Amino acid sequence: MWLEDVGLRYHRRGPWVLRQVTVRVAAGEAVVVGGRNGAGKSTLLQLAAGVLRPSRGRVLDRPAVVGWVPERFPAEQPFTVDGYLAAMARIAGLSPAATERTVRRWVDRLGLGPFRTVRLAQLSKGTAQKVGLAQAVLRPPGLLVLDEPWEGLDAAARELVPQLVDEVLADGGSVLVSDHRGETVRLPGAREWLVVDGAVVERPPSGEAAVAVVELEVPVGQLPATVARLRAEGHHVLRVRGQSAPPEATGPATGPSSEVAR
Ligand SMILES: Nc1ncnc2c1ncn2[C@@H]1O[C@H](COP(=O)(O)OP(=O)(O)OP(=O)(O)O)[C@@H](O)[C@H]1O
Repeated sequence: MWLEDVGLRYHRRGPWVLRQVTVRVAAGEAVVVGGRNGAGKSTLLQLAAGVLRPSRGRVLDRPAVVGWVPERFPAEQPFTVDGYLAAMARIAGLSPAATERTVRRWVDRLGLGPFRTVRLAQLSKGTAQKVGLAQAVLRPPGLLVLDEPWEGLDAAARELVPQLVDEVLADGGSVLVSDHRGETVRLPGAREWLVVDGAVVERPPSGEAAVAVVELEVPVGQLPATVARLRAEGHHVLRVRGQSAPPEATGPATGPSSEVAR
């Protein structure tokens, strides 16, 4: 899935929260999104999940099934836990039999058994968060977006979050997780994005400071699109041969290479 030149402001004349963000997350990849309070992490996640529409730019190739877990589960709804999850399963397109089976499985897995007939508004924050997690995975998501998923969860449920992430990745899905408490360590192998001043920068993986230079041959007509894609994937395009000026080259030129990946 791609965000291409995405900008967002909440109001017509309001400040740009995100500007010209181009990022890509591939199938089977997890990304942890960091940044200070108010930097725009939730905004980025909501754009990826399709909860917000970009003010500018496009979101491309979003998987058909998106699981979205907001930072705070909206518990002010007149449903019991069972009733809510069953309704969400039906909305997600599950048959009545699959709905019953799936809801039971997630209720058991998340330890929600004692709360099945309790109304959402009467749940503690942590238990409501578990309901929020369950509704996002009733159908295996191609993209799972978790906004601060560890907030308010008990120890057992905190351990479950990385398991859910691994299961989505193993099924070929992608996962985006925001984290301002440094729980990233629970998701080894995840990429890290940092939201700073309306932009998204990728933190290089630790221990991978060494870079390699790769030369590519590209039909001239495909050059702008190829350069854009390489950059979106986090590569540094150092130099383009065979045309007068590199399209917005971002790094220092090194030797005779054309397209260069980090
Ligand atoms: N619905 C909204 N209307 C107007 N401004 C908003 C809205 N939601 C967020 N903002 C503003 O957008 C900016 C980014 O907010 P966002 O919630 O995306 O940041 P965040 O990095 O997730 O913060 P936190 O770590 O505190 O959750 C902030 O200045 C915030 O006040």
